Amino acid sequence: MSKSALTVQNLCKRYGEKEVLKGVSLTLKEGEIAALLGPNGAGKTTALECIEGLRTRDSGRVEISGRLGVQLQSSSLPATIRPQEALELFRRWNGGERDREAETELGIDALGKRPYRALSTGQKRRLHLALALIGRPSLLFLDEPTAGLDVEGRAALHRQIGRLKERGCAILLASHDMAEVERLCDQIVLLKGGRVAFSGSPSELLCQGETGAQISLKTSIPLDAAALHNCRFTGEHQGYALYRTQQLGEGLWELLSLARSAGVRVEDLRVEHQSLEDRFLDFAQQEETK
Ligand SMILES: Nc1ncnc2c1ncn2[C@@H]1O[C@H](COP(=O)(O)OP(=O)(O)OP(=O)(O)O)[C@@H](O)[C@H]1O
Repeated sequence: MSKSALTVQNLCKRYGEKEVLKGVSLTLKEGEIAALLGPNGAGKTTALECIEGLRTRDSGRVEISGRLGVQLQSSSLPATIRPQEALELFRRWNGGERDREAETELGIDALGKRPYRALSTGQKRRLHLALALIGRPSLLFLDEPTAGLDVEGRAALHRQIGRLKERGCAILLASHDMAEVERLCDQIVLLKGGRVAFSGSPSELLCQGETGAQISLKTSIPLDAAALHNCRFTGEHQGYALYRTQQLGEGLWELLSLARSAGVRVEDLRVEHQSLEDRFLDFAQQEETK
């Protein structure tokens, strides 16, 4: 069985009167990638930085096994330092080896001798990730790692994350990019109102609660929506009637039976399931209406 890389129990943090974290718990095993999600201001950065030890927590327990690497949401280096100098400096401070393969993959060599102030936002983020990988950490924290990266930078980072996972590195990342989360992560921890509102795999989040599907149907003449029990007519779009159903099989059967019995020709039919982003928005909206 894989070993635990991170255990967080009952993490609490307040800023003055504002209680931001009200008992957040999570665990991460080696080789596992988890996403910390939540709307703006949910406390993701606060949680990450309390776990990293960069902010003091009010209470709670944090256990980290092995070496920790961190890429902060925003960080800076001296304006005139060059990428290779920064990497050497951090290597000497940290006492570990540089990850040359990752540096090549992240395009650090191509940055040449440009000073830090002349790097673009995306180039700075790549450099900060290379710095976080010095000493081959067994646990890595990434706060919105692909923010500001171009398509190639994003793909390179995803390849890196896959490579790190393969060698057993556990990764906790905060992200707003649902496609990235769905593609990379084994686990989602969703923060809402200072607590963990959901913890599980992306597919478990998709199946939780009212999932449902949308059926788009194009017919020769409109169907009588009043006759439906398993589908709800929600409107029209580009010549298609739109229906929502919680029971896809029953809903489809009902629509097609109705069309046949009314002598209506079905010209096209499409089914769309809820996306991870839809599920995330459901959680975020529940928070707003509280
Ligand atoms: N140093 C601070 N002092 C007071 N309040 C703070 C401080 N840092 C954060 N907050 C507040 O705590 C809450 C959580 O902030 P945090 O940055 O952790 O959220 P987040 O989920 O990372 O947000 P985002 O998605 O926008 O990055 C916010 O309401 C924020 O205004």
